[in-house]
Amino acid sequence: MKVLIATKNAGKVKEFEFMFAEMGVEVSSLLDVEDAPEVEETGTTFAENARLKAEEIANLYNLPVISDDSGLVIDAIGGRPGVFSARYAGIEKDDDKNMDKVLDEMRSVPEHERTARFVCTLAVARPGKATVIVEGHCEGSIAYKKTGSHGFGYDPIFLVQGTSNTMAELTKEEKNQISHRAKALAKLKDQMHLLF
Ligand SMILES: O=c1[nH]c(=O)c2ncn([C@@H]3O[C@H](COP(=O)(O)OP(=O)(O)OP(=O)(O)O)[C@@H](O)[C@H]3O)c2[nH]1
Ligand SMILES: [Mg+2]
Repeated sequence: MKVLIATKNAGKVKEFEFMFAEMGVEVSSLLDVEDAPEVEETGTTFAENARLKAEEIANLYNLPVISDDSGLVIDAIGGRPGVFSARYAGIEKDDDKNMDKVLDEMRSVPEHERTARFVCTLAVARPGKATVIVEGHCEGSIAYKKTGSHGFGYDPIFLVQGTSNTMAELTKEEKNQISHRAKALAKLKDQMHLLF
């Protein structure tokens, strides 16, 4: 069994490969598809963007697909970067620049006001059928500096709630137990039949 993930983010692909492997499912992504389109993320919510990405790709290739729209929501700065997480410091989607921008904006925010969460919305789209949407969250707070080298995106500045580690200090096994992506995928486990 194989499923197409409508994403061009290599960090997401690795995590889906790992998590789907436990279910005996293989993963391919838009990184494997020549001339795959860049779906415009014009929505104002994770769910809207997940739906846009999944439905465009499902209709284009006439296949069931899963998309992932995700990001970091920081309370002290009004929920930013939110749906702009990938392109927060510019369209080049540079993880280091994105983290530097957040650290700079959060420089004078005291520890107890640094709460944040990762959000992951997954959409399952099938040609001619209703799209299914699920969401998972992972709570934490924003560190004062980058630590750790695993994962991707904002992981080095995201302190996992109840621990003194950033997400980037966790092994892939550990991250994929507790992450927003793992929690969202768990909600789809009973609905895998939609994909095959
Ligand atoms: O530290 C992180 N750990 C994570 O587990 C994580 N998940 C999402 N993010 C951030 O949120 C953006 C998603 O934006 P996004 O959903 O539009 O994806 P994207 O544009 O990178 O790829 P695509 O799936 O749209 O092709 C990503 O680029 C990251 O910056 C994460 N950061
Ligand atoms: Mg995107």
